[in-house]
Amino acid sequence: MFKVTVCGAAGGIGQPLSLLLKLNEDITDLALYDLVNAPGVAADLSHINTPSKVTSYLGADQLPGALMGANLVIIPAGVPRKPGMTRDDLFKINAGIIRDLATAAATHCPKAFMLIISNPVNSTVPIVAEVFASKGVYDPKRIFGITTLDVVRASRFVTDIKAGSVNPVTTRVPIVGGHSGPTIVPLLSQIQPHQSFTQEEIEALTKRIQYGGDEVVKAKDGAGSATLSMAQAGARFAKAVITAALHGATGIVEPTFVDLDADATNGAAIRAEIQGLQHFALPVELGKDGVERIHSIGSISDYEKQLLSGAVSELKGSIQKGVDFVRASL
Ligand SMILES: NC(=O)C1=CN([C@@H]2O[C@H](COP(=O)(O)OP(=O)(O)OC[C@H]3O[C@@H](n4cnc5c(N)ncnc54)[C@H](O)[C@@H]3O)[C@@H](O)[C@H]2O)C=CC1
Ligand SMILES: O=C([O-])CC(=O)C(=O)O
Repeated sequence: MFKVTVCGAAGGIGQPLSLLLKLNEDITDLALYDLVNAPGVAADLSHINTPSKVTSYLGADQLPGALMGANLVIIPAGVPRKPGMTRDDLFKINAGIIRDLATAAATHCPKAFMLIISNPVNSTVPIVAEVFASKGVYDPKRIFGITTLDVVRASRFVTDIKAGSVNPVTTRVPIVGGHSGPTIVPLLSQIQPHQSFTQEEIEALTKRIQYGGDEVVKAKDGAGSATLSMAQAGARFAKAVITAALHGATGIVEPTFVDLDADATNGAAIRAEIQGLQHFALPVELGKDGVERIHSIGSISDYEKQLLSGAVSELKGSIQKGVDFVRASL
């Protein structure tokens, strides 16, 4: 049995994400929760001939039923950006939505893996952590900010400039930091398989990866931000967590924004390198209880060191903003 609950399942990300989760045969129960349209999305998906049973939950009164018994909760609920906005501009609406969903999850499924998509991820993940801590059920190994879209984009954008010589499916660029412009730090010096770039290529690629979200916001021209690529990235990350948890598979590594206390062995040394930040995105090895091991930053170029220092100063404020928001409302 493996129950997955999608909060915000009728939205731009929620619908294609729920479709991709319906195709994951490890999932036995797929619970779709939203304030609108959840029954229609669930009825539609329930006709697909894969093992999971699809159920729908509409409105706050039905949230406990959606969460009860969930092994994994994935959250794309909240508002997306319009042109001219930063992800942080979404805080004033999305912070309260995430706090309330986290409060319900801490009550009804405190041991579930919590996968957070809603922006600003650099603040919403600390919000979930703080809510779980305030309820006495916090396990840092089980709460993740999804930064997979940055990794997905990086693999694709490298292919765009190295046409013919790079496979976008197998190319991997570790991305560390957070999920907003300057906090997104691609480590092109650690790309696998190895590739050489000119400094000009490195700077252009870095900028494109950092502002990939803006490309989509601009092209959608007021109709929202990335939804389809995000759904694919979210389903990929959920599959990694589920596969590691259910099948004890080892060696599954994905970058994700986590609390460094999740790794009792490496966490403290990593924190010392990033001015003591509590949360940071790094490649994480997944296991049956969630975070198994957080990889250290490793050796990086001078240019990457410079990017990292900018990311750390911005992240400090975003993380604290999330923590303060929860503490102020307790
Ligand atoms: N982590 C990442 O890489 C990415 C994050 N995002 C973020 O994902 C979020 C969702 O984006 P979209 O799906 O495009 O937005 P959307 O507006 O299309 O869908 C959001 C859904 O959330 C629902 N919702 C709102 N309040 C809710 C609540 N209290 N409980 C349950 N459901 C609620 C809405 O009814 C709607 O169906 C945004 O914050 C966006 O910035 C988007 C792309 C990438
Ligand atoms: O750009 C946005 O607002 C949505 C997002 O996080 C992304 O596409 O990376």
